[in-house]
Amino acid sequence: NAYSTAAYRLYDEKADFDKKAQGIAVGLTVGSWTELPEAAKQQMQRHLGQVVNVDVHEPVNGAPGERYADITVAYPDVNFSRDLPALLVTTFGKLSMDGRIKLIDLQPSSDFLGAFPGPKFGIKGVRDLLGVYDRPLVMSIFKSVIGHELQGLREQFLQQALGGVDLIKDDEILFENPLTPLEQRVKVCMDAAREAEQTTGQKLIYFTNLTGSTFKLKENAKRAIDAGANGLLFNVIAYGFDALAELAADPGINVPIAAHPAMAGALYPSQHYGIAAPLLLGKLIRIAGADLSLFPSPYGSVVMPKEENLGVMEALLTDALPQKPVFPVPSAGIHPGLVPLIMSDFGPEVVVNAGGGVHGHPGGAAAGGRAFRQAVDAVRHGKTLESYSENHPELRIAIERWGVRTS
Ligand SMILES: CCCC(=O)/C(O)=C/OP(=O)(O)O
Ligand SMILES: [Mg+2]
Repeated sequence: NAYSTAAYRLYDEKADFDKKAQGIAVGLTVGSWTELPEAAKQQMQRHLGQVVNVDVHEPVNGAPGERYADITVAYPDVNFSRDLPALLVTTFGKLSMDGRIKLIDLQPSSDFLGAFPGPKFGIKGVRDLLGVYDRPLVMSIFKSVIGHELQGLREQFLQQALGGVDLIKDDEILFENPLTPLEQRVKVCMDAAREAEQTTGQKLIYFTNLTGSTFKLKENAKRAIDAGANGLLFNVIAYGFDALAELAADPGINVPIAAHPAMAGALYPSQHYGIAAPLLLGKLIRIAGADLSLFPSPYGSVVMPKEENLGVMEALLTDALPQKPVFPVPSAGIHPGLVPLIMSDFGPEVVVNAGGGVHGHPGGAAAGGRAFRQAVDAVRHGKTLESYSENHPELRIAIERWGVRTS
């Protein structure tokens, strides 16, 4: 019988953690065990959860700090269907509401993982679409995207594209609206991408925000693609991992998907509750099938601790999962002066992503994009931003505006 395991961290001042663990293993599977008649036990054995490990941490000599236990429980795959809602509810449904407990990791069985094709493109596939292999990718974000007429949006797109970015994404708050409806927005932006390519010589992917009611997502995705969309942005936490998995598995949706973490802050930050970021924004996103995963960087405006950032990156890149590796996109408050830090922390398989850091450049969005590309080139050539900026004015102006951060 195949098993999928869940790792939890439970906080309690006096609980018997072995008993708690056994209670979880039985309670989230067969319900009760010791009082069952032997015949029933024979039949139910294959459905019984198993405690794999209980590692108790007592505060030392009464020092401040909390008493907790790391508990791993194995759940028989026979108890649930091959979909992410089933795995999540089985391992952390009612339990998520039962005191101070955080879901740290899930290790689905290979049988369960085999049900998920994962990202259609992944890092290599996205690079193949762009023909860019030797550096991090640069993505810009529309800023002030609400309330704009199509032509205004087209101009904002063009200026971003002229700056030499590889990817442009809608802001996650852009939903269907009368000013820039999906198909028209896609058409004008892809037209602007072709116009910019005449100047930059670069291919470009536009991640338009896929929205609408859940049961219309596939139809809307195909409408966008028929209109020329070559990428989709998706608010996975609001819609759910299963919606992402369905989109990624649909052969008719043959463009990369960028998963946005909007609302993830309701789940990952607490020490005592929720779902750990490496699982929420790393492993689950990859299994479900996004090609890029956005998450708050350790040094921007909306911050997630570096340890969690690196955990997300590890989950997105590790060979331990059968699904293709996914681009990490540390985001929020990113400016060119952070590029050395990003490349040092994340390596070359990363997307440098910015909205304000592009549009806020004193020279405008095109200059902002150029400043980011120059910052990436500086690092690639082993130069400091300061020295490289001596003959790269857009970068010089950017570091005068935002500075350079080295740690
Ligand atoms: C973590 C998501 C980042 C995001 O959606 C966004 O719009 C960032 O904008 P800037 O902080 O770069 O202006
Ligand atoms: Mg945004």
